[in-house]
Amino acid sequence: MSTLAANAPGAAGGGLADVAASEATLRRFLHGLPGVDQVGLESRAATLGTRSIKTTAKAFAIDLAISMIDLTTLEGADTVGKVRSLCAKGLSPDPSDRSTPRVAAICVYPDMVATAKEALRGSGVQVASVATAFPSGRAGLPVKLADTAEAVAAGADEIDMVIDRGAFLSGRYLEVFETIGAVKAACERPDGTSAHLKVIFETGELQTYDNVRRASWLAMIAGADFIKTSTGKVAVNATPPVTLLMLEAVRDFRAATGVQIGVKPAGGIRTTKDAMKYLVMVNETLGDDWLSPHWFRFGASSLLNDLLMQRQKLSTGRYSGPDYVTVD
Ligand SMILES: O=C[C@H](O)COP(=O)(O)O
Repeated sequence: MSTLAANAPGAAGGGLADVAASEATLRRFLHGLPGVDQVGLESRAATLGTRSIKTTAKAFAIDLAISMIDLTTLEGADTVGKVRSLCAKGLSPDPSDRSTPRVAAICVYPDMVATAKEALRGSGVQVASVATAFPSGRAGLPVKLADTAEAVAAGADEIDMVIDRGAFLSGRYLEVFETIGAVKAACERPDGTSAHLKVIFETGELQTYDNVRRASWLAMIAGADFIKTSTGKVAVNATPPVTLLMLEAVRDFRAATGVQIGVKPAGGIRTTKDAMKYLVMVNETLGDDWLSPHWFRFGASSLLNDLLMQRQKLSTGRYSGPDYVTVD
């Protein structure tokens, strides 16, 4: 067991409830996590990024990456028509090749959930909705809960909530913990099922790797089903080192508690080459257990197009013309 796992809640007599018993116990636990070795982390991420993938494995990896995409539109100018056409693309990414997998989910604002749900009905493609005053997370709890409830009532399968970085960076960990717990409760449906909860850290605003590690453990203890890097709305979004750190956190959390949590890097992932680097990191850090859309997602608006172009290049030996993929 790693040092992290040994320190973790659930290990050696610790308990989840004990860790969050008070601001002081939560702070003691989060600040007791081992400091991140920045040089080591960045060097591991860089090394994994240089691994090459052979052609047959690449074809498999491209299809896997497509199936892991949360195809996203989160613009103020989103319209019903745009969301419907994004759903059509997610359902049939390459109409000329029916062997192309579907994406995992379509990710939209709460007011677009009903439109996406209708367009995807019966397909198995999930509807994910950002919530809790995305992307800033700056609103009172009642507003965040109402935002979540609206999305769940409209049929969202997954909720992507943002943490309040101001509260986190000020050390108000218990407030962040309790907000995640309350949003998790708001994900419950009247029939007893629950929308899956992804917790977005906005790692580009968390300032240090130690904070990313703390946020990861905080969210996992609070009940996140997934931990997600970024909103895609700030200057620095998903990066390989931050994602590797989060992959290591879910690995250690499972070792300590037996609970498996998913990971979603999001924002700025646009090329097949980038996606392959992330899949190598998942494979080398976590292995097969996480190599599925159930446990790993890419939050991305334009990655799909590049994957489709590379997929066609692999099967035909040439790139398609400019009309082959739609430009979002
Ligand atoms: O969660 C997904 C992001 O908002 C999409 O970011 P992107 O447009 O950089 O791919």
